[in-house]
This record gives sequence, C-alpha cells and structure tokens, in this order.
Amino acid sequence: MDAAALWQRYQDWLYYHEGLELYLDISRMGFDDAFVEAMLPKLEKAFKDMDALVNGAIANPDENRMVGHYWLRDPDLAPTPELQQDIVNTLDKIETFTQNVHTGAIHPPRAPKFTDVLSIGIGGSALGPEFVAEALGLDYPPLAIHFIDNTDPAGIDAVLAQLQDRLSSTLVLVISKSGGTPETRNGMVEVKTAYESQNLDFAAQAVAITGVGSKLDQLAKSEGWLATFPMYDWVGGRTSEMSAVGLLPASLQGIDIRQMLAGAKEIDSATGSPQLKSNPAALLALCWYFAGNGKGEKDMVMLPYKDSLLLFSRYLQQLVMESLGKEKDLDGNTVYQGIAVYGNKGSTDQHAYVQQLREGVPNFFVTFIEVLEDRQGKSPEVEAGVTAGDYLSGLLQGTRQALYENQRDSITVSIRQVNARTVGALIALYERAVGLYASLVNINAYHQPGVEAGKKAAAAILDLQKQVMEVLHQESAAISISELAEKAGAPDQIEGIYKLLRHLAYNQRGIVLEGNLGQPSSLKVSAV
Ligand SMILES: O=P(O)(O)OC[C@H]1O[C@](O)(CO)[C@@H](O)[C@@H]1O
Repeated sequence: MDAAALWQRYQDWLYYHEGLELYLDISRMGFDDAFVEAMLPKLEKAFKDMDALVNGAIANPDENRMVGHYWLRDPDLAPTPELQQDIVNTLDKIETFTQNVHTGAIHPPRAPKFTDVLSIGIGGSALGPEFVAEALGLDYPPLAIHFIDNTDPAGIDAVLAQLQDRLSSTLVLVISKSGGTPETRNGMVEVKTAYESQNLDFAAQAVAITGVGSKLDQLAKSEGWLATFPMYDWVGGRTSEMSAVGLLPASLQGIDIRQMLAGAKEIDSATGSPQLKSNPAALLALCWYFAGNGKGEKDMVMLPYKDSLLLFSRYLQQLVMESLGKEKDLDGNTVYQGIAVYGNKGSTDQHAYVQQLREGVPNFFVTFIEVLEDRQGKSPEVEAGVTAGDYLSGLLQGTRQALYENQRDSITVSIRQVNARTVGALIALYERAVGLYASLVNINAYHQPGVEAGKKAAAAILDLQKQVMEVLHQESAAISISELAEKAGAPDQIEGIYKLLRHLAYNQRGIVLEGNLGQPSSLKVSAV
C-alpha cells in the first residue's frame, strides 16, 4: 500500500474517544473489508452475549456465576438493588477507612499513623494492584506499598527486610477471593510470625479482602482483624481491579480511585456499543481474531512506550491468558484456545528482542501503547531542537514502520497521559476486548479449570512428603529411595519422592542423602 493509501486507511479505521483523549489505530493490521464483512455475524452475537452478561446472565456457566465487573464502575447496571447497594457501600467503606488511616484516626497500637502497606496476594489478587501502583504511584504517597505475591521464602525475606524497622506502622492487606490460596496463606503466616517476633499485635494491623464466609474471612473475624472488605463471587480475580481488591490498596496510596472508576465507566459506555467502528474493544477483538486466525496463532506483544506502564503486559498476561487459554469451547469441543501475551516496554525492548520481531519468526502482532505527553512540564533538549521524549516518540514510530515494512502487524493505542482515568480506561478496555473475543471464539472466559490441576498436584506432593517423613522416622538405618517409595506405598511416585527429599536435604530439614548426587538411584536416605 502506498503512503497515500495508508494515510487514508489510518483515517478510515481511526477510533478516537473524545472524553478520554484515547486513540486506537488498527490501520497496520492487514485485514480487508471482506474479513470484516464475514465477521459481522459473529460480532453481532458477541454484542448480544455481552449485553446478557451485563444484565446479569449466568455468563460463567461452569461456576454458575454472574460476571459483574462492569457494575463496579456503574452500580446502576447491577441487576438487583441489593447488589447496587453492596457496591456503593463497599466503595464508601473503602473511602472512609482510607481517610481514617490517612488522618491517623485509625492507627496501629504502637504508632500514631500507618506509614506502609504490605499487600499479600497472588494472581488477580496482586497483578492489578501491582500494575496500578507502578503506573500511578505518587512520588510521596501517604503510605508506601510493598507486595508479597509468592510463596518464595527469599522473596518474603526481602520484603520483610525492607520493612523491618517499620513493621509497627505497617498495615497488612491479605487479599484472596477464595480465601484459601496456599501462597497467600503462607505469606500471611510468615508475616504474622514476623509481627509476633517483634511483639506486635498482627490482628490490630491486618485487613482481609476476601469472599464473605471464606476461610480467610472466618480467620479475620475470629482473630478480630482491623477490618474486612468483601470480594464478590460475581467478580473474577483477574477482573477485580475495580473491586476492593484494587481500590483499597490504590486509595491507601493516595491514588484517585473515583477517577479510575470514572475512566473505566467512560470507556465501558463506548465498548458497550454494538457498532464496530465506535467500539474500541470490538475493534481490538476483531484484530486479535484476524491476527491469530481465531485460534491464537499469533502472540500479543505489548509494548508501552512509558516506564510507568511496565507492568501492563504482566497484568494482561493473566487477564488474557487465564481468560482465553481454554481446552474446550462452550459446546464441549476440544479447541485449545488462547493468545500468548508478553512484553515489557519500549524503547527498552528494542535493545532486547525487537530484532526477532523485525526479522525472525513472524508469530506475533504488536500493540504499541503511546503516551502523548512526555512529562509534566517542559523538557530540556538533548540535542539541538530534540528532547528525550522526541526520541521515545520517534522510536515508537520507527519500530511500527519497520515492522510494517516486514509484514508484521501492529495496533497502536494512544493516550494523553498516564493518570487514574486513563489507567481505569485501559483496564476496562481490555476487560471488554477479552469478553468479546471469548464470544467470537465461543469459549467461557470466566473460569480457570486448568489452574486446578497444578494446585491439586502440588497438594498431593505435600501429602506425600508427610507420608515419606513418617516412614523415614521409623527407619533405624539409611535406605534407598526405591525402598522408601515402596514402604511409603507410593512406588509410582519415586521421582517426586526423590525431588522432595533433595529439597528437604538442601534446607536443613533433617534429611541426609548419601551417595552419588548425580546418580539418584545410588542414594541412601535417612532422617536425623
Ligand atoms: O484471589 P485468590 O482466590 O487467592 O486467587 C488468586 C488467583 O488464583 C487463581 O484462581 C488461579 O491462578 C486466579 O484466577 C486468581 O486470581
């Protein structure tokens, strides 16, 4: 296509949201009118499915749940007055709590004010708060936020080391929709132990955000934690940023959550449109379908050219891959759907993997995120007439062009600034795009059956560990791993047994392995 035709295509397909100053450019995706025409019936169905979802249909049939994240930013959309009231009350509670924490009306037993927040959660109970903290965190926040988002002991130590001298003024948020996620429970137990080692009253400094009646909710209530906030069963973990999961940590950091909600609501009203060209989420979903042939054949590379948006791709990884990565479609057919997402930030990634994008295997499409204002205030020149921001902008344009010249497709989303409204809008835009795409490929975007297999297997390994330790404690001399596996009644688990023993041996857990470490079958094991 020559320059004039491309310029025309750019204008023909440009979506612009006036209120948010958000542009969506899909002109560098290689679809043609025939493709769009052929997709219209599927899109029409997707719009209908979405309407039903917003109106309270059981859009997550496997879990028999409604899917209501859109109601969080527009409670009037919620299907019953009770739900509407719940949303409004929780928001009020978040704001009142935050205000009381900021003023010191709520304070820890041994300090006049809280200074830090430690958020413990994983997956959807961490990725949104982490992304928002990175994108919108203030230079001098009323409370500084820290995250434990794993059960890695060294990672937990690193966070606790930072907080060592301020634990007495650190507010702990334990976030888990189910209230039973082991990684989060472990983080909580370790943090509680750290509080106790300093003779601090953990409960007086702890807040739970969890499903009503969950294990965590019961624990928090029985121990008299400072507060609890509800997580609704009709909000999925990966779409929970606008629930208490995301809003409480954000507001404690001084981030304007009303603006986040307003931005999300504003884009929601655009992405609720049944007209393709006036619906940016539908345009995105259409492009994803085109790129991957409706089968996820191409990966989504997210390249925000703004440091503060670094975690957007990590956030989207869960939103997109946990939602779309499904074995079965809604009719039970085996489809192996999904779209892989990766990326960090431009132009940094230009010096890492853009070489492959330009010249290597063409198994991706790029989404550039452009932020039109470079910074607050004027920029100095780095050379005559040129600023650092001009470079960033030029590098984005240059990469887009270089990819296009090599038949690599790209989408560009441009926003004026990274602020609470635009971050809310970006999150909501992608939530809707995922929902619409799921309808286009006929899958349930709101369950995650695949995650369960790994969780069950991990639990089985821990049971096996207990079993094996019991057997070993009854042995008077060292035995081989195969003998141990026999005696534990788990000969088919021999490799798992070897691995758990090795882990215990490396961690001063009373296990000794003797023999050639390179030849596991030669090893003798004993408990000391
Ligand atoms: O909030 P919870 O229940 O602790 O779950 C954390 C995460 O675990 C998952 O269930 C599976 O990874 C995610 O969907 C969820 O966001």
